[in-house]
Amino acid sequence: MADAYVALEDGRVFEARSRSPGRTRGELVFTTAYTGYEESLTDPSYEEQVLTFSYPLIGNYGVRDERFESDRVHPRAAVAREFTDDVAEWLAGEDVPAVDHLDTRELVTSVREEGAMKCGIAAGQDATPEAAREELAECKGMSEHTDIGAQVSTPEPYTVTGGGEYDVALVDCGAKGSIASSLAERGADVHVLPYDADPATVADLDPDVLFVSNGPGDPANFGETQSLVEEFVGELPLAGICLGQQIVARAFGGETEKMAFGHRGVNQPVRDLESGTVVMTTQNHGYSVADPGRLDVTQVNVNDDTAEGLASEEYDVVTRQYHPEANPGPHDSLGFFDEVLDLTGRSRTPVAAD
Ligand SMILES: NC(=O)CC[C@H](N)C(=O)O
Repeated sequence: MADAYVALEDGRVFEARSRSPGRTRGELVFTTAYTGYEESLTDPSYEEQVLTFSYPLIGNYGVRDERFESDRVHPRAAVAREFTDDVAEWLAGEDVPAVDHLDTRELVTSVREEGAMKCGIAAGQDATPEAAREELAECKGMSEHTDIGAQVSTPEPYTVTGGGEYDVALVDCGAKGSIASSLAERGADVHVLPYDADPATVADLDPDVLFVSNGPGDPANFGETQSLVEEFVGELPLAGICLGQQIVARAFGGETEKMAFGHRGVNQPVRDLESGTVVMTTQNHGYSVADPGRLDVTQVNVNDDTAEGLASEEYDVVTRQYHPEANPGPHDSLGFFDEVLDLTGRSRTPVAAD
């Protein structure tokens, strides 16, 4: 008998099995990634979303905290055809509801046809369809989470040391841990700053690069970060990943827009417009850059032509919409971090290949 319910914005209620009890709500999205559940579940970009895995069995190589991208689980809830006990116990310990034994193929098809939608979840002994519908009724759209930066950013600055060859100021809008470690591996000291850091703090650090991280929600709700970037246009080399690309584009007069259901997975093909090379990339975004402003589009998604890379030689900018840090996913685009440090114009100690 069902002891969990998922109520969708289109009126349907799916019956499911509770693997971690609780009531919650969020924007229902799906990832097609077949590995990387620990990295995805700890990626702050999923804050306020309910993450559905389209791959049917999630948890088959256990749960190890060395693979976590932050110190907690960020999606409001997790949905799969089947979770292993390891994953269910981890999510229960984190008080994050999880449900399985439902038709995730049907759920994912609905999101593909109707777009990302609000959902409400009730799981556990006393769960009812009504409770799931009540949660749904309280669910806000992503763009209504106007303070989402404060939910995920570091409250205090800290430094990840990497040898001091470079100083990178990383604005934490919900940064995955492996962005700082990818830069530190290449010799940079990474000064992680809150999303609303003062321009004076950045000026005092006198970094070689100002780098804007990934993060959750609508880039239009990161006005403080955008203003910070605007202060340093033409003054410092600028870089960004995912939400970071979107914020940097907006700072250069560009526009972002919500996508129907977004890109989430580890095999999104991206073409570099100069070389013609196609690489497989890890992605997790529901917004895209519709107009790059004064930046140039350098890479596009092969499936839908959306902007995957932006740059400016005049202003020393390089950004990616996907996740070159590759946790999870293919390592094809790790060279992005070399490109970022090359913006400083200084020669570097090369990083040995894996
Ligand atoms: N991974 C990210 O940084 C996501 C960016 C933004 N929140 C989006 O959904 O498009």
